[in-house]
Amino acid sequence: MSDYLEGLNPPQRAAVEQMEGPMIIIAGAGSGKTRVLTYRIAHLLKNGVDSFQILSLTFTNKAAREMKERIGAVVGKSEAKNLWMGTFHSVFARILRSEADKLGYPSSFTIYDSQDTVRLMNSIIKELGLNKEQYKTKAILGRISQFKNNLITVKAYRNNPELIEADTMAMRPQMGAIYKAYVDRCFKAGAMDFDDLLLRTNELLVRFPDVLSKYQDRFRYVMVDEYQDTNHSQYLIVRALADRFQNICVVGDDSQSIYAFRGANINNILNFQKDYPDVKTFKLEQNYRSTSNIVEAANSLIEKNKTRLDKTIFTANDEGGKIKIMRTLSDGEEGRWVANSIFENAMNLQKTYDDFAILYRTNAQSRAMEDALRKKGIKYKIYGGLSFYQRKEIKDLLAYLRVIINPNDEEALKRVINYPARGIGATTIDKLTIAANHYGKSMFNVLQDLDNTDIKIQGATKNKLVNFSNLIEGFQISAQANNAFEVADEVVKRIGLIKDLQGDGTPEAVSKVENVQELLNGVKDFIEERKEQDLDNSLTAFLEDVALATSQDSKEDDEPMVSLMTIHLSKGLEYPYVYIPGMEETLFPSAMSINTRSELEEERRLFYVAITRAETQCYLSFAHTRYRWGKLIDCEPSRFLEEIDEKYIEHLAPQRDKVVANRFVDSNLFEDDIPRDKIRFRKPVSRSIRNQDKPAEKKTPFKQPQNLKRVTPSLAQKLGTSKPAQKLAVGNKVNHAKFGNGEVLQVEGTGVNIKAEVKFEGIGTKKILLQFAKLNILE
Ligand SMILES: Nc1ncnc2c1ncn2[C@@H]1O[C@H](COP(=O)(O)OP(=O)(O)OP(=O)(O)O)[C@@H](O)[C@H]1O
Ligand SMILES: [Mg+2]
Repeated sequence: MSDYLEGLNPPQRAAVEQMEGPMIIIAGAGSGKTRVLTYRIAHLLKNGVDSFQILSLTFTNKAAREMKERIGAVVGKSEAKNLWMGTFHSVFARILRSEADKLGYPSSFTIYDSQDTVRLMNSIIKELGLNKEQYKTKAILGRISQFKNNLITVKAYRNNPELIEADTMAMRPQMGAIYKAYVDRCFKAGAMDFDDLLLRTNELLVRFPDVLSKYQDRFRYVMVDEYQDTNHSQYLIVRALADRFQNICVVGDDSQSIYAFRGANINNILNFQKDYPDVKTFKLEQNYRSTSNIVEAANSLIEKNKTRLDKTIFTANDEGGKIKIMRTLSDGEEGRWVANSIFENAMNLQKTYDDFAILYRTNAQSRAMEDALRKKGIKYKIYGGLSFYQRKEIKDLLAYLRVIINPNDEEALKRVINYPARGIGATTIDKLTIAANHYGKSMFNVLQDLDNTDIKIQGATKNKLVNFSNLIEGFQISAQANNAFEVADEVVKRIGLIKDLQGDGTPEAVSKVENVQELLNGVKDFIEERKEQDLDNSLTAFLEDVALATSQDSKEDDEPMVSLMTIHLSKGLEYPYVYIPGMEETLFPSAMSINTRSELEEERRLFYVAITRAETQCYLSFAHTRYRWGKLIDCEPSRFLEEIDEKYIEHLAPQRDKVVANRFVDSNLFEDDIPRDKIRFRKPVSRSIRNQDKPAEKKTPFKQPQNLKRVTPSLAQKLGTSKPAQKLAVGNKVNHAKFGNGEVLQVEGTGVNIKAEVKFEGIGTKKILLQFAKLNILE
């Protein structure tokens, strides 16, 4: 028996040892699906499979890196390095790079991100003279994405009267023309959007049987994690690639399918058995991640979904704390409660901030959380928000690099042609665009050949354009001789970027300059790392890495930080402490998802995903009022709160004390003055109407407030001081039950927030929140 298999239970092990043929693992959250994939790859390698012959598709690049690391620990780093492992997009971008010429693309094609596609679509709508209200950019792009994910090309669209009619009915009769213009422009710019990476891969495999054959031969073993969220296009690629050897292993959980809105098709998992009649099915039923309270609570929730595969999930882990529900007056107060709770847990339980995650339904909710965390001095990182690479100064610099590699990249060119300002105005750019369309050339080609182009541009402007095209050509020559870092560094210097950003020396300006420096550091790290691994370290490779960085791939920082992200992004991850704020009707479930059962069930699955990220403790919260769309609105608690079996729930804000708050009291008052558990609310929580899904008799009321009294500032202040802090002074020798003896180095804060910094013998310095820690003064 090889010892690397010892960390598996019998069904996991059986799945790992099943090396050949089609297989599927459908199992609940935290049951070790991803772990099985990881061990299975290690097992294949141990049994002589060539590492180049394994293709493994994951949900994030980060997951791929982690898996590689673990596999590397078993079979050796250099073997693990050869695995084809990553997201669908990154793996297929890599394949497309080497086959691009077959599709008429340059191998240095650009990958357009969502900002690029929005800009391009805006200009297409303008150029076609369409009404912006009628043709909303995002909606049009969403529609095109649907087409592409279902492999509906422009030609197929034009031959499909039903689709045309649907768009005409939706007041978008020009959809076909827009789609064609969009595809043509991307192609001319040598650019692919995210959906193209899949669509073009499909095209490649269908149109070029020899290419298909080559990759079928290469990928003898194909594995897919989170299979429940694959779309049609991904499904077809996987099926085509695995067709020769049929060694395909997919894992997933139908209860965690949460990307239907982006074209994910749960039928891919449900129909797997039909596609591969001799499929072996494995079940994993033990959850290793969470306490039994969390597992049971999540089970009781997901049972409310009618469409789901029958699965059992249990855990041998401790019962743990119940799921805690907190109600607050406002979203601001909710943020402060979350921040305080994280702070207290971290202090009391000696946890670091990376043990905590805040998962929300919408990105907009992060603001209140961020404000509160910042005020408490808690470090945090946001996944998927405006990531480093999306900041303007970074995008501008990256746009230069993109133009150097692919001068046809129109969106990048438009970004930099007049940045830093060089007197090339919007009218000139419009003229260039029109000329490019007219001559069927790229804008850069027009620029290079102004003399032979019939556009009216003044002499002075013309000089500026010539200078600009010379500048870019100069960089291109430099890129042939120098490495990516040298080129990037030269660009920053030549265009005077630092000077332009430095401006008035405000903190924002300083941070922009630092960001540019950081990008240069990033390029340097990149080339060195690649050099070490003997991998492609060209500027093209660097740009691809950046374009495909998934939202969870933000740079790891050494300092522990609280993680903030949408629930959608949290799939597959786990954290000891999870906070899910905003448990309110129309927010979660979202207002857009309560009209049909299937939409509501997807929201419920999303909630299931959120709860099952928690290992030790899960907190839910809702506010009675919240700023949304710039307005203060009244909120009702989410129906989902009532769907979790009451057995597994504890309502915070217990009614021990006679202190009562009323929703009109300034919520700021509560921040430090009243311990949160002493506040009760005047407004009884309404729990009627809603929930068609739920049998009436099972309704469990939220506890009704009693003895309501209006709180006044003076009463609040009294309360704030009603819990006297320990009288500690610097230099005191103290004893702590867990850390032993130590000396007080510093005392800070007021009221319930008094903290002491204590140097414990043999342990080191710890910050202790006196409200909770028992410190006995020795002398
Ligand atoms: N046999 C086992 N022994 C010990 N720990 C295990 C075992 N199986 C899984 N785990 C641990 O349980 C946790 C959950 O495993 P994993 O992430 O693989 O589950 P999953 O099924 O992929 O979950 P999700 O559905 O959320 O993606 C991980 O921390 C993993 O290391
Ligand atoms: Mg997983």
